[in-house]
Amino acid sequence: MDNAYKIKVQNVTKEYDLYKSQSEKLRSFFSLRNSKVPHFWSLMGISLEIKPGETLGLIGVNGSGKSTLSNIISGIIPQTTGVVDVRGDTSIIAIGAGLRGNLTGLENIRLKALMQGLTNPEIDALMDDIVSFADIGDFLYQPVKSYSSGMKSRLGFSIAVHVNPDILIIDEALSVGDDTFYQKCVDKIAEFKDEGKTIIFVSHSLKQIEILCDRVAWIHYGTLKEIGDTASVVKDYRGFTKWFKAQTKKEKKHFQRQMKANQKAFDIDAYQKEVTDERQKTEPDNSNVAAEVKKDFYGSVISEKMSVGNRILTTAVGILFVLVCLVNVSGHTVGDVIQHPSNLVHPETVLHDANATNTVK
Ligand SMILES: Nc1ncnc2c1ncn2[C@@H]1O[C@H](COP(=O)(O)OP(=O)(O)OP(=O)(O)O)[C@@H](O)[C@H]1O
Repeated sequence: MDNAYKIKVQNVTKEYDLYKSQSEKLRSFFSLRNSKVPHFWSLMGISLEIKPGETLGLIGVNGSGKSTLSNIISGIIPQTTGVVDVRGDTSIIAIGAGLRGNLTGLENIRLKALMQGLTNPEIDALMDDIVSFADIGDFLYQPVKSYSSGMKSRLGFSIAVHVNPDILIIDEALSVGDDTFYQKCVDKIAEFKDEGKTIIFVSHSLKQIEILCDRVAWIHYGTLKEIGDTASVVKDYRGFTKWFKAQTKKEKKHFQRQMKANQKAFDIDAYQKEVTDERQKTEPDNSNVAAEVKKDFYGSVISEKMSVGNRILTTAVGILFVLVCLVNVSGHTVGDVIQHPSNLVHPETVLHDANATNTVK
């Protein structure tokens, strides 16, 4: 891997806990034992680089991990392990991504542009262009929750291309627009390419991929199956889909179940060992390989999960907070409550005090 990349993704994984309900999630938080909640690995170790000015297509069957990867690159969700190095500002266009349903189209434009670092005068100067590109008429003044998916896509696309990002991530946003809007978007993407911007283009339309992409990555049930020039990867992917379609219904089900089972059984420690062993082969004199790989895996990751120690501390602080509130409400002093804890749960004492105060008044 050379150094002149715009985006580097190395050994990236993404794990989800498959809780059946919110209460199960809560129970698992307070449990000190390892929970038995099944895990699902949406990404099982993806490494790739995207060069400046390149348009990379992401293809793969439903649920293969394309959106997970593009959301990690755009910083919407964190990876579980691995390095994600993005050199520039990203702007993601997915159907409705980042749009607030309760705000109007106009308010969403301002909010998203402010979040992208634009000032109010800069937004004012851009507003007419954004509005005219989106072309959604009076819906501009309606809450976004009343929009069709095509309208959301129009608004999202228009904002994203006008805030002038270095890196544009387009996730299926062209699939819901009509032909006129589609052509406008394609022209805009071509303009971006001419300006040397980097683009990630996620689509099920192989035709769109062939028109727009310099290279393509095929994501296959959480793994990077192939990456390379558009023609050859698209050809191989078409071969796979043709093979899949030729299977019987039962065979298709079996294949999909097998793939999902692999994603549930994925062992992150075994993967880390595999990466360490591979690297040790190329750097036999480096005695630090294991530590370096560990740092690459977990060094730049903010864990979504709390350690047992942190959970105990959080719970203790929570209990203390509730106790302090109760003491406050009960009207007793801390000393009283320590000597007679039952005072906390005897509201009549409080009532009595309150009545006494009333009488004095
Ligand atoms: N929050 C979540 N909790 C549990 N599993 C999730 C979550 N988000 C995604 N997944 C799972 O991760 C896998 C990858 O999903 P992702 O949306 O990245 O796929 P995709 O390739 O973009 O699919 P599509 O082509 O249908 O848009 C799927 O099996 C999905 O069910």
